[in-house]
Amino acid sequence: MYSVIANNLKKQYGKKKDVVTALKGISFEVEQGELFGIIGPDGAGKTSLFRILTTLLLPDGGTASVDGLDVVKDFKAIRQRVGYMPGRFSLYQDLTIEENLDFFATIFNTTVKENYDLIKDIYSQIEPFKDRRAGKLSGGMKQKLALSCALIHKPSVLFLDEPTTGVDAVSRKEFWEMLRSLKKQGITILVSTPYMDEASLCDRVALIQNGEILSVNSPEGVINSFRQPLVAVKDSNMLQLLNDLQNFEGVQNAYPFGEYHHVVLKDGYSANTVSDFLQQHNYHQPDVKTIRADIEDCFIALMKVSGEL
Ligand SMILES: Nc1ncnc2c1ncn2[C@@H]1O[C@H](COP(=O)(O)OP(=O)(O)OP(=O)(O)O)[C@@H](O)[C@H]1O
Repeated sequence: MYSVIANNLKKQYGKKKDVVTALKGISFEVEQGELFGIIGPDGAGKTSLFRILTTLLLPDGGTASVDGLDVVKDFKAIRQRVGYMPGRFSLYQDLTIEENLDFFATIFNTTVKENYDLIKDIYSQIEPFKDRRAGKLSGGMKQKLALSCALIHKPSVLFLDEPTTGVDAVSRKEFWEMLRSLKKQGITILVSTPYMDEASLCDRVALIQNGEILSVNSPEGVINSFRQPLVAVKDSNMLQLLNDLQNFEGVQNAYPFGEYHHVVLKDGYSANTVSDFLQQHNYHQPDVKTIRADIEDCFIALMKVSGEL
């Protein structure tokens, strides 16, 4: 059975001339127990989608269900079953860690003691500071508290809206480890992120752009669908190199990627043809190598096809 089904969901804000279309007909399904990523840049529609699925916002069109319940008709029942960690910090800054957790337990008619097992691994890391006010916590600690609060009523589906935005690299890594261990407990998790590299940590991902889904696939499936030749190129003047590469007829797309430029080639072109082109343009020993696409290359290619890059 699917935990979450979105069927042609639409959402607009504003009226007439000022209308913004946030969701243009989004459809996907999430399996029970799946860790499902919604990957997309700012403004893609991730928050609108999560707010509809958690019954905080009404769709203008389409239907959606969570745990078999309709997001419009059965909103009360859904609220008991979902955990939601919004993008912006949602806790009470003047309450302590312990008070925040107690508060969220109370509004769901439960106690921290009753569901302690579920949050133990996460909460125990901040419990030594339980008398500290939420407003005085580091980003990583706030994130752990927010996740504990979203879990305290034992939800069957957890929605996490950009939980790792603005969080340091170590805390990001720890957070994903926490999600993998929650998944083992059978919770379905939908997590949105603007970081393309986090896609590889999900079971499946949906790439969302401008209110539309460009692809739903496993991380391996996304990578395997990349078919064009791809090379990495480096030289001393990277800016000039990028300009020159973009003028080469064999190049479909070229973009900076770490200390290299990644260059997607048209069929029939290769690292050798790129080297020849560069040597004709006075590059003496350009570093050009054939590489395998990673998930970021795949997403950049999908966005280019949809006309966004
Ligand atoms: N209340 C609102 N009124 C008007 N426009 C809105 C409103 N909420 C969102 N939008 C617009 O709808 C589009 C989708 O926004 P949404 O917040 O759903 O995207 P997002 O992917 O979560 O991005 P972000 O991370 O920037 O919040 C954006 O163009 C945004 O400006």
